[in-house]
Amino acid sequence: MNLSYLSLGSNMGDRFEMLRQAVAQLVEHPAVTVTRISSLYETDPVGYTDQEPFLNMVVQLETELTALALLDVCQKIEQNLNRKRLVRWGPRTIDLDILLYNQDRIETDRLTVPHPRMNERAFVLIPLLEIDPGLEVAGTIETDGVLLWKSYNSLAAFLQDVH
Ligand SMILES: Nc1ncnc2c1ncn2[C@@H]1O[C@H](COP(=O)(O)OP(=O)(O)OP(=O)(O)O)[C@@H](O)[C@H]1O
Ligand SMILES: Nc1nc2c(c(=O)[nH]1)N=C(CO)CN2
Repeated sequence: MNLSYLSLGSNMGDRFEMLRQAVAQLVEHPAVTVTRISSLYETDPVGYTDQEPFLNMVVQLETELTALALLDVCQKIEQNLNRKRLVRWGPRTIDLDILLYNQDRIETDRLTVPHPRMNERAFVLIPLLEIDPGLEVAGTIETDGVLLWKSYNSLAAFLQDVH
């Protein structure tokens, strides 16, 4: 079994609903078990800053899938939730990135793991360390604005919440 962490973000439409549906689709996937979810964080946009604030979260999962097959699952969920890629680092209904996959280092055209920009992103590191405080991450956390938004005591409570 493989242990992986995904970063999820949304800054278009009903951001909460996008995250909830993305996590629900991971939960429903037969080869994926979602084992932990972070709080939801409302964050200032990083990179391309002239856009709406994001809601970000991180999930931990176990899977039989290879990292590339997991990327396929993430991209399918993005398509299901009507993701349109217009501007690099620009607005999106939903973004799912693979942060870590076991301790593996992967460098292919489609996939780089650990995610090459994760250590610069407080919107990734803060929820990641919330769900796994013992995780060793190198580098500095930049001071992009992060505001605690809402936390859940269980995955079921998150999936059942009526927004
Ligand atoms: N660890 C990874 N997780 C998700 N996608 C990745 C990863 N490494 C490489 N990619 C590739 O990155 C491509 C572009 O992804 P995307 O458009 O989501 O980038 P972005 O979210 O705008 O920027 P960033 O990569 O900085 O988060 C994807 O098509 C995918 O093949
Ligand atoms: N706050 C925040 N900023 C971003 C995000 C994101 O998820 N949250 N995703 C980006 C593209 O990967 C670019 N900038």
